[in-house]
Amino acid sequence: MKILSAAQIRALDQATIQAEGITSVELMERAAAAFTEWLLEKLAAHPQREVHVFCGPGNNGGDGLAAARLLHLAGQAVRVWLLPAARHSADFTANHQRLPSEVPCIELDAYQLPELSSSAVLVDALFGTGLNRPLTGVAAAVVHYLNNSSAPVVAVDMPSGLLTDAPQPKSSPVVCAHYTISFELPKLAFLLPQNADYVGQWELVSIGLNTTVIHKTPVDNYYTDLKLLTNRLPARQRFAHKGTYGHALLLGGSYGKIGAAVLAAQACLHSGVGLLTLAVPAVGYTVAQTAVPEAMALPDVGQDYIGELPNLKGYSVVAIGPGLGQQPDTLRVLEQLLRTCPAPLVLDADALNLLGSNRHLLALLPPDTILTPHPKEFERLTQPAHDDYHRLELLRAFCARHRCYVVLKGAYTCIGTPTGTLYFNSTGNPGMATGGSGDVLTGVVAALCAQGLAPLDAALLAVYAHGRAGDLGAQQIGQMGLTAGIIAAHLGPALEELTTPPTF
Ligand SMILES: NC(=O)C1=CN([C@@H]2O[C@H](COP(=O)(O)OP(=O)(O)OC[C@H]3O[C@@H](n4cnc5c(N)ncnc54)[C@H](O)[C@@H]3O)[C@@H](O)[C@H]2O)[C@@H](O)CC1
Ligand SMILES: Nc1ncnc2c1ncn2[C@@H]1O[C@H](COP(=O)(O)OP(=O)(O)O)[C@@H](O)[C@H]1O
Ligand SMILES: [K+]
Repeated sequence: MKILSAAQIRALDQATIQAEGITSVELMERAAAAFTEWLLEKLAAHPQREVHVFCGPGNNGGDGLAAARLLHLAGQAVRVWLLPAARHSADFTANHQRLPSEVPCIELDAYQLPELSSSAVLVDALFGTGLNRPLTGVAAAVVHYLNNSSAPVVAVDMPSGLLTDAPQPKSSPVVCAHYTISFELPKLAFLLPQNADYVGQWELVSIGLNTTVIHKTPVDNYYTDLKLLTNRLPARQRFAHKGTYGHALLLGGSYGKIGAAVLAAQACLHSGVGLLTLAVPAVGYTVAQTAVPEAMALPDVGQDYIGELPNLKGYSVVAIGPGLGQQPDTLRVLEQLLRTCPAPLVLDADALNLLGSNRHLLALLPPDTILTPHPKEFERLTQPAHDDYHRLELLRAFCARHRCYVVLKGAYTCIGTPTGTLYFNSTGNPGMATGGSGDVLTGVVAALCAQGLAPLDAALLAVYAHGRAGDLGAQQIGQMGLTAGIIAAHLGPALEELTTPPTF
């Protein structure tokens, strides 16, 4: 799915109106109907709750007014509160006039805001994508009032006060919604941790915006859904043999952290690799042979950490990092690897930390290398970010400069590419915030590279499948019970869902 800017959304609304020969009020009616349907479904179990719709002066307020009418027609008790304003949008006015007289509609007074019971449901239709400056005055007072209420808040399209695709000044008032019901496409603001308290749980409802225009709109940001991943992962071939699916070399582990290498190895094997060699320090040799008998184990000369680069001939991908440690000898191995690696390269964990503390080595990164940092590791490679938007700028700049792919991990993991396009992942859950789940991801990326996938496809598919495996695991044992090993065990079904079926 494409992620459009506020200006692009406006243009898309207009283009839809033109292409379909409808009026903007008719498009607003679609938006209000989709929102109302969602809300009525939620209210089905609590029909006696009164809905209070807080409307601003623009089209977001117009959506609120139209939704209030539709809720009333559906038999729902509803009240409208209007933000005082000098001017209103034409579609606001049209829907204001259409509001049945039985629906109470009262202008808000900043000094006398209504007292609401906690059984009420509050709809925030103050401002949407048209917001262009921080809220002040009565609007700010209403935001504080909504945020201090004990009743649930449902935002129409955007929580009011939140910008669609840029940071707002710190301490500017923003509604903290429990739910945000947004139209058609996800907004960049929804995907960033700093906005979590404002957006709450977000859902998309379709209002039939023009697909041809969406298709033609050039964007920098995508939200990775199943559709975007179609036809990227070929099915296994009937006459395949283990040589068909590549040979991965995985370097990792140090005293006390052999488990990280083992988890990456298990994930790699669960992701379709043909052959896997696991290079570990001598202390990990027996562990590796026992825990992952499917992999060939290569003991290093170093007892507790890796100190020598193995012969790299014959491998289809090299991945290094999980549990690696940061010993000087290991740093030399990494430098030699960067200088000589003939195969695609995947860097994670301590391999990234070593790069971060030896930045001159970044110049040696082979083009198309895949790096998988979490935000702290990324910061060590670049600089601290002022906020999540700045971090995305740093990500774009880093990928362009080093011609590499960076998988910036978290909820909505963001994959940066050398061309500047960012891909935000849609799978995964907070149960995955547990030690070792990143190591599992490294194994999946390595396996897909070994099978010959281009770096972008390998990163996109691996991140999606890893999150999906986490979701499947959590379905079985809950988010609290999730472990990295369980994520690895669910990779098979997750990848199966992504596999292109043979053409008929
Ligand atoms: N035809 C359309 O364009 C559609 C628009 N829709 C709704 O319309 C919304 C966008 O509507 P608008 O563009 O009218 O904008 P908003 O309703 O978000 O804001 C209204 C106006 O308030 C003013 N404003 C901006 N920031 C302000 C601030 N801090 N304090 C006071 N006033 C401020 C601006 O002039 C803005 O145009 C969407 O979020 C969505 O809810 C939907 O009905 C779908 C169709
Ligand atoms: N709240 C979350 N929602 C979705 N995915 C998450 C969440 N928290 C963590 N993850 C995923 O789990 C993995 C954690 O990786 P990382 O921080 O490197 O852990 P570790 O170093 O313990 O292996 C990443 O792939 C990340 O995207
Ligand atoms: K809103």
